Amino acid sequence: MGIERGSQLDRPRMISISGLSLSRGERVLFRDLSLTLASGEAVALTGANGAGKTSLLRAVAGFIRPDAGNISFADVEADEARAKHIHWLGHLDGLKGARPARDELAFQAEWLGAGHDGIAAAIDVLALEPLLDLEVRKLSAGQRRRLAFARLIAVQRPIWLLDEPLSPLDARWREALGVLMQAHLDRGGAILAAVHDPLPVAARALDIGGGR
Ligand SMILES: Nc1ncnc2c1ncn2[C@@H]1O[C@H](COP(=O)(O)OP(=O)(O)OP(=O)(O)O)[C@@H](O)[C@H]1O
Repeated sequence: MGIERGSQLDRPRMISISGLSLSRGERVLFRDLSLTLASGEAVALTGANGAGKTSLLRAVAGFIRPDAGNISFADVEADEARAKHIHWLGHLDGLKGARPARDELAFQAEWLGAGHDGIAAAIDVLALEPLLDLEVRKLSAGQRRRLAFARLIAVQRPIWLLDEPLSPLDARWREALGVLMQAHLDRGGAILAAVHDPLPVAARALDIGGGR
């Protein structure tokens, strides 16, 4: 398995977070968090349930506003980075259950700007062909995660924000996604992932304290 698409990813390839404080409701999740994510690098956010890993990813994606601190992206304003340079893959994958997988993949990937070749590459490397005529709601959790992941392959974006990306996958597909993640890093991409299990690529760990 591999992707031989060869094109260079666009900048920016780095996130800089400084002095970040984040609350949810009445609760302060963390204060004064700093992190730099460089091109070619993966960072694994670890910590207990409720520590704030997903919340940090959501703040980087621009879905929630921090109490204090700064999140910046190399060479480009945050709004543009979030619109054009980030792939977000969360617990809620945004896939519509009633649509055939083929239509849903085409809809999502084309909305992100994928062409036919990108979609075909994603179908190939994620072995989606046998699943494409099934409605999304009929896919198993692992099959559905592969379908959700397909847009990251169909459209190249430099920053991947992943929330427990491997949790429903079996050993074979964890390994396969490790290959795809490594290819992304080798092209100069970056990965920031919330995890309970180790990522299948070399990654720097950042423990988010707290949790309950
Ligand atoms: N919309 C919300 N309103 C209020 N509190 C929230 C909201 N979303 C999350 N929280 C709270 O923020 C805290 C951190 O949640 P978050 O999902 O970031 O944790 P996590 O580290 O990703 O946990 P897990 O390992 O269980 O996925 C939790 O206590 C959670 O209840």
